[in-house]
Amino acid sequence: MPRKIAAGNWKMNGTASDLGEILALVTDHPDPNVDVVICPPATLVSSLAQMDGPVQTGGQDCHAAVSGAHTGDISATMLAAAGASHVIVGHSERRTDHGETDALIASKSKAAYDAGLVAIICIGETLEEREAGTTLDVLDVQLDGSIPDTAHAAYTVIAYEPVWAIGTGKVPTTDQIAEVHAHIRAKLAGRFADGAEFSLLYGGSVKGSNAAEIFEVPHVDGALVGGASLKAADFSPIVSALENA
Ligand SMILES: O=C[C@H](O)COP(=O)(O)O
Repeated sequence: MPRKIAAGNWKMNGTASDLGEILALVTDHPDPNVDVVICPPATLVSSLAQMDGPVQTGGQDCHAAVSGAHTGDISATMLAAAGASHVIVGHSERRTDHGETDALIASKSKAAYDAGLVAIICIGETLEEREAGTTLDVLDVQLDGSIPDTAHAAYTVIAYEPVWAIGTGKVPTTDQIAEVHAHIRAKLAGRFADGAEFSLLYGGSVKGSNAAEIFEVPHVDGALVGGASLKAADFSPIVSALENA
């Protein structure tokens, strides 16, 4: 069975004073069957990782190299040394803001594996691609290009995030999510011996009010949550919905 994962991506939000939010989550969610992962800004990775409790720590990006002359970047090795267990790679905001390609994302994923981190590999179509009817084709290209051949389920999570649903309040229908997740599952099962075990997350305007119905969709093993992960009062109902799914 794929692991259930509730991952929060704080993006470029939060300072040390916001880590108290995590303590509230720890108190509320001792369920060992759900992995709760918070990906704060790099400035908070070490502090979060040192906090006691079941919340795991993730980075939001890593460089493909272990070290070197790459001003402003951090490596997967550094994240692991700081106490992280996961790292997001290929988020659509990285693909857009930094021109990241599928090949680069595959390299970053390999770097994550080498450092002992779980890579949360993000894919998703734009609104134009959705409206043009090319969603599954676009996702196929991203899946083929972003996931290394060396991937296996214990160290790879796939997050499907329609770009048009991120931070917009717009959410695909459960039928649309079901179509995509079944497609991803079949594709992974066709490529990897343990393809049925990869955790598949949905991301894009997940809230406490819609989480339960999203988690009922087959092959949805959790969520990658942005805005609603910043406050325990917003994130906690999402984690609860996953615990009850
Ligand atoms: O990484 C998280 C996603 O981009 C979703 O963000 P959102 O929940 O604010 O729509």
